[in-house]
Amino acid sequence: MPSLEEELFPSTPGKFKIDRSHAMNRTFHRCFASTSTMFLWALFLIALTASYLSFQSFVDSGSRYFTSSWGGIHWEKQVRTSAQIHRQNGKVVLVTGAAGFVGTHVSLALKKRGDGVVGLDNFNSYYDPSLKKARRALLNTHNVFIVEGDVNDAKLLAKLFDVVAFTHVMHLAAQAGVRYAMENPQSYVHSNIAGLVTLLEACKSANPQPAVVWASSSSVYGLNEKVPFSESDRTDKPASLYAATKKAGEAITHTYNHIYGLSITGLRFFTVYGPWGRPDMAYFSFTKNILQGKPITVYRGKNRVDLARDFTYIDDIVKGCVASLDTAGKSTGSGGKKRGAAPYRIYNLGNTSPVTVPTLVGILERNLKTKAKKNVVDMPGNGDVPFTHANISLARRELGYKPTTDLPTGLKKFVRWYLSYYGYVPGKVSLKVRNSLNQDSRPQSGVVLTTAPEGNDSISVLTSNEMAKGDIETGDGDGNGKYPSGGGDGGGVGGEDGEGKEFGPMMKFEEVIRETETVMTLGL
Ligand SMILES: O=C(O)[C@H]1O[C@H](OP(=O)(O)OP(=O)(O)OC[C@H]2O[C@@H](n3ccc(=O)[nH]c3=O)[C@H](O)[C@@H]2O)[C@H](O)[C@@H](O)[C@H]1O
Repeated sequence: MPSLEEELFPSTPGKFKIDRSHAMNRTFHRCFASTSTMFLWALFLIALTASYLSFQSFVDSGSRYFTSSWGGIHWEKQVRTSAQIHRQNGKVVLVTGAAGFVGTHVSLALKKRGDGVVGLDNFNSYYDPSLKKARRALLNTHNVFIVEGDVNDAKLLAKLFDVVAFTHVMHLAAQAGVRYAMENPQSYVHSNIAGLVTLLEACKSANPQPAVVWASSSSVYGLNEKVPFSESDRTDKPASLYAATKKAGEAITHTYNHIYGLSITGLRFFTVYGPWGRPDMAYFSFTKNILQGKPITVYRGKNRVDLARDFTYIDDIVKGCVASLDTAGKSTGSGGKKRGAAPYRIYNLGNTSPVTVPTLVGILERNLKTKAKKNVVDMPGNGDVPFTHANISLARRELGYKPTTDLPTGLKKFVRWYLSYYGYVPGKVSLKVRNSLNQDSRPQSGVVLTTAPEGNDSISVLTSNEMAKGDIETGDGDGNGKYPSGGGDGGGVGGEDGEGKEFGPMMKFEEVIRETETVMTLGL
């Protein structure tokens, strides 16, 4: 086989012309052939790369679709709609922990005055998720959409800030509970430390940066003995891991304020209670146990001194949260860079009127018309502090914060809500079973017991389908809904998104009967 050089420049002169033209012809064909081959290869490679990339993005979106419930055109539309402002100079607020106790109330308050609100919640099972879902159903009826996701999901947060230019973030998602920290310490690190940092990273990178208002805790005062607790007091003696993570949160938010110019407001909540509250808290679990005739454990401090808390009613807390959003100065950074000093604030939101735990029990007993079976024990070393008492001068001065609900009034509202939500009704009680429900035909998907309008001495048991049809209305702020409200936004529970997918609380028929009998005995 002649080499390429030989072919181009053959050593035999006699053949040169003929061979050369032939060779050039062949070369031309070869060149052309190799160029088209290369071209075809290039085309093939481009096509391969393109299909690989589109396959990747399909896989990405597919895996996201299957592993979490966010993303997609419909989802983005829901987020945008929920974020729409309906008043002049309204805010657009991302509320984390929106299916939580405080989060639900704050979201409703903001939405009702015309702000855009998007919720975020991971619906974890720290306490009965059906209560969280019921809160979500309530928010849905007010056109607040809750994104299901975790504050640790940086991609989700980036997406949310991409879809909506939030002016404010109300960060209420957290692992709550003082004593549970001994059982599950990592959950506190996950939510209160890692989750907070992930959220702040998203806020700092957002353009524009939102102002951040977040929930710290009265527990940061730890074992301090000076009362009332003031914001300038030391907070270096936490008594629980919960307290330590909240204290860490105050330090972490400070660095984001300092380095990136994020506007930060930390709110030290003092034992918040009220309708739609947290079942893990004492006032809630005491109510449940008292109604069920079960004993309650009442902790007692050193030297038999009663423990005391500055119990603060939810509506007062909501006013403090909203005032904090309204007075928060702007964040100054952009593109992740600080452009000037931004506000860093911390406020106590308490009631300034501590009440002992036995007094709390007494108020519940009166409202429930039942004596509690008290089991008084010395406070175990479980993270509890003996008392809390807020100095609220700073919040009063700078936020116009002025709590107006004392514990007896607030607990009365809570008890009304509790009875309504869990199916008790004031007055003479009879059980009215509607539609296909009767004692022989058990509902397949559970039933929901609601209170009847005041003056009507019956209880209705509704199926999920009936709820989906909108048979239950939520109470309004004045308790004027179809079913009596426990104040605030308490009331019946609406269906979710009109599709009737999730409702709460679901009670087994037997439970309904048993609990109803309890109420009848009480004569409530
Ligand atoms: O302000 C806060 O920063 C915190 O408030 C709340 O913590 P606490 O003030 O501890 O409320 P809570 O559990 O209702 O106990 C109340 C009292 O009942 C006593 N208590 C409790 C349970 C029990 O079985 N017996 C009992 O005597 C108990 O010893 C205590 O004296 C939030 O849960 C917490 O998430 C955080 O937000």
